[in-house]
Amino acid sequence: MTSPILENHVLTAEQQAVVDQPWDARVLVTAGAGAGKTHTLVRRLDALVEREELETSEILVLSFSRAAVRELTERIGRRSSAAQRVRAQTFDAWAAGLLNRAYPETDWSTLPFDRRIEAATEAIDRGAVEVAEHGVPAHVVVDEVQDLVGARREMVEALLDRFQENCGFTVVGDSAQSVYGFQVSDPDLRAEETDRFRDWLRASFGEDLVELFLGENFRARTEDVRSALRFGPQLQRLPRDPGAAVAEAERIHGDLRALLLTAPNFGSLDSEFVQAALNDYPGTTAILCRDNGQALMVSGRLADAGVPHSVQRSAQERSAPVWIAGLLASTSASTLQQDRFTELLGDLELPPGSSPEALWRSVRKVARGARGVLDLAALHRALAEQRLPDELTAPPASSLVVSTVHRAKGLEFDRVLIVEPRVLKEPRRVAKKKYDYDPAAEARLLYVAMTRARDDLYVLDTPSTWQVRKDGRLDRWYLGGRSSWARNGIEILGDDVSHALPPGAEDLQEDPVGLLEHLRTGVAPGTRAELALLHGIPVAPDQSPPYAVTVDGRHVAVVSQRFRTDLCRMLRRNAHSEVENWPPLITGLRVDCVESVAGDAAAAERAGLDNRGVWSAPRLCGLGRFQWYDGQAPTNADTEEGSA
Ligand SMILES: Nc1ncnc2c1ncn2[C@@H]1O[C@H](COP(=O)(O)OP(=O)(O)OP(=O)(O)O)[C@@H](O)[C@H]1O
Repeated sequence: MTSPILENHVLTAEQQAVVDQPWDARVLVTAGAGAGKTHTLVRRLDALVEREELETSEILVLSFSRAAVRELTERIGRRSSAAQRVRAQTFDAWAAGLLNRAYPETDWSTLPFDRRIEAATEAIDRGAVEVAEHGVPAHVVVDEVQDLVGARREMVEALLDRFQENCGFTVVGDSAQSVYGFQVSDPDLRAEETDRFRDWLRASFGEDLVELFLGENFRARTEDVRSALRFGPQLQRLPRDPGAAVAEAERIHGDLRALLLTAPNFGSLDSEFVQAALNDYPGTTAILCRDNGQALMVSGRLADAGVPHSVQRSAQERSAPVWIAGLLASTSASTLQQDRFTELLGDLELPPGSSPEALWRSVRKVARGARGVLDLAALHRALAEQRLPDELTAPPASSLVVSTVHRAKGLEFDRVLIVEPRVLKEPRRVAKKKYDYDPAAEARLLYVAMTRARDDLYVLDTPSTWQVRKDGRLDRWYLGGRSSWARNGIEILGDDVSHALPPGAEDLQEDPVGLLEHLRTGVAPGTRAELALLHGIPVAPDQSPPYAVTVDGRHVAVVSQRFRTDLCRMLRRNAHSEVENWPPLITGLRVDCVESVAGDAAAAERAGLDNRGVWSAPRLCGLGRFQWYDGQAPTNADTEEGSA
């Protein structure tokens, strides 16, 4: 993806007006898709760090997207040392950092994300920012405020409220793009959240709030992709009355859908011609799906056809780059000077486009030793506690991305293929005052999807997904069958590979040192992976027996306890029944990336690794298929589908 952030455009007068606001102004910027909101924010930051008044204070940037944070940090890092006072983090990372600094004796990593955000809000109210942070921020910047709802909204409100005397802010958003359904599950609460943060700003800051608008669109380079833009103002002005809003949203959704269906059809992913068209395109392409079930099917088809691609991760999924484990394992020193750090990196493979200088700045954020050194024990802790800076854990850019529309928010691509959207039927009342879907959210979702393209928009045939269903209890997709109890496969999640046990643990036969070397140098993203049952004896009544992760026929890791528990729950017909047969093999998986892991140092030593308890492990993705041996009678596989 080309970065909207690293470019240096001539700003429009509207954009310049945002950049030029005083540092202590309270600024709300509203604009449609592709109007350059994020770009203008970055330019505002450039201007803010130059202000003499802010010489010693910090500018805090909060965002949903780790990719945005990484690019911001990269851009800012190239500038003067003054730019180092800008702290760009996702909401979740900032909340976790505040809690860890303010209350280091508590293990915050075990709390669910939302609970951590709530705890951070309470901590702000109790004065934790003043005590634990590097002083009160002089300016707070927030991107995509239309999605700031629920616990995250309350946290930002608490922050702006507490420091309203001495802190300016710049917040940008577009209510036509608010697609935050995943953050608030109750549809009624969701409707109440729309525009709530904006209303709070207006009520709290009154005439002090500077409201600015950006009118142009810079993303869409062709008439075809511009045509969806006119629906932005209509979505921004949905009636407040719920009944009227439903009717208007249904009309907009119908019109957007009709417009999309006038776009050329890209064809079916099964066609060799279509596969070649995806492989050979020189620019960036996104395939946008309605949900993760669809994304899993599309990604599986592409993998079968050998089309390289990546699946867009959720903002919360973090993966430590493999060079961190390499660095920690390459020295027994407890601290490093920058020269030595750079020298050690010379032997390691670094992410494309990164420089040792930028990596040094990033790791020092979490492992700053005295007198300018890097504290390796602190780096180890940050790796173990998943506290590495966002810019280090963002996945690398890929030229073909499969994503849900939710996860494509804020991104842009030369070409966008949208899986044909469904027809909205009359919203169905499923419980008192509750509907099975929200027409306004559906319309906004389609608008977001259709405004991601720079040059071309296509419709993609809907892949057959009747077998792919979601297990709500486990929050996992699975491969079903004709009968409701059939289970023929399971979605693999980012943390399904054990981080507790190193390669060579369990009864894996291979030399762990050789395995690690193979993982670091010989396993590329997209490589096929399988799970092989190690033995048939469950370790605990609520867990499956262990599975080895095999890549290129070698056992490179074992699955996590969470995977074994979920597999057991998925294969049990009911809470009291036992699983008689475990699938001997689970195929159809791929390596998303190889990542750094900090696990149990004693387990590493037992496995023959002398590396401070850090190693590399594959991160897997895909929808696994259960493979049964001939003659084996699975208790809950739909044999027709399951034996495929
Ligand atoms: N003044 C400008 N001149 C030319 N191109 C610009 C200008 N401002 C922004 N752009 C480009 O327009 C595109 C969209 O910018 P950006 O991603 O910041 O928009 P956005 O408003 O945040 O979009 P969205 O809300 O749809 O995610 C980017 O490619 C960016 O580089």
